Amino acid sequence: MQRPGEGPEGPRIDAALVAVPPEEAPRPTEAELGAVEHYFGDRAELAQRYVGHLASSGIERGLLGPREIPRLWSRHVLNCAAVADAIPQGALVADIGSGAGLPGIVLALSRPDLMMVLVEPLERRCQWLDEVVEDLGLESRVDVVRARAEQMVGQIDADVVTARAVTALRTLVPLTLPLISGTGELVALKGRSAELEIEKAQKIIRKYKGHDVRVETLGEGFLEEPTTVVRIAVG
Ligand SMILES: C[S@@+](CC[C@H](N)C(=O)[O-])C[C@H]1O[C@@H](n2cnc3c(N)ncnc32)[C@H](O)[C@@H]1O
Repeated sequence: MQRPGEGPEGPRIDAALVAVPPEEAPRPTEAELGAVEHYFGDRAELAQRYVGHLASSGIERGLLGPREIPRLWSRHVLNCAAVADAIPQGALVADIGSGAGLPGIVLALSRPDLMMVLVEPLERRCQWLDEVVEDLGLESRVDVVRARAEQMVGQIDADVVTARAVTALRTLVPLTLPLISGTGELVALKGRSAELEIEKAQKIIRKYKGHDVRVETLGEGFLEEPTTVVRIAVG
C-alpha cells in the first residue's frame, strides 16, 4: 500500500514535503515526557524549538535525513540529553563533530551551567549551528568553531570532550584527548560496539595517557533505550 508522502517506489525525499514548520515538529510521546522534564525542566519549550529547527531547516539543509523526523526526540535529543549526567558542574565542554548540535546544543539546553564549544569543519553545518544558537538565545555560552578537532590542539583546554558518531574510538582518541591539557574526560557516545572499540584502541589510549576507561549506560529509568558512552579520563 502506498502511504501518504510516498511515491510508487517508496518514500519521496522532497524538500516541500519534509519542511516541517517548527510548530508542527514532533512532540515527545507520553512515555518520553518524564525524561524531557528531567533533562530540560523549564527549558523544555526551548528543546521543542530546537526539534522544530531539526525537523525543518535541519532536514532541508541536509544535516539529518528526513526519515529521522519521527525519532528526533528518542534517537537524537533524549539519547544526547542523557550525557548531561556524566558532566561536572560548570564544565567547559568541547563537542567534536557536532553536526546538527548533537550532543552539543542538547547539552547546552539541558545544562545552563555549561560552556560549550561546538567544533565542526563543514561550513554549512556551522552556519546552521550559528543560526540555531542565536535563535535559542545560547550565544553567551555556546561558541561554534569551524575547524577539525586536530586544528584545535592548544586552542582549547576542555574539561570534557564529547563526540557522537564521528569515528571509531581508536581514531577518536588522538583527536580528542589532546584537547584536555589538565584533568578531564572524553565522553564518547557509542553503541553496542563500545567494548570492542575499547579493545582495538588500547594501545592508542595508553599513548595519549588515557586511564579509567569504562563503558557506562546513562539515562536508565528515564529512557526506553539508555545511552551507552565510553568514558576515558586524562590527567
Ligand atoms: C556522522 S556526523 C555526526 C554529527 C553529530 N555528532 C550527530 O551525532 O548527529 C560526523 C560529524 O563529524 C564531523 N567531523 C568529521 N571529522 C572531524 C574532525 N576531524 N574534527 C571535527 N569534526 C569532524 C563531520 O563534519 C560531521 O559533521
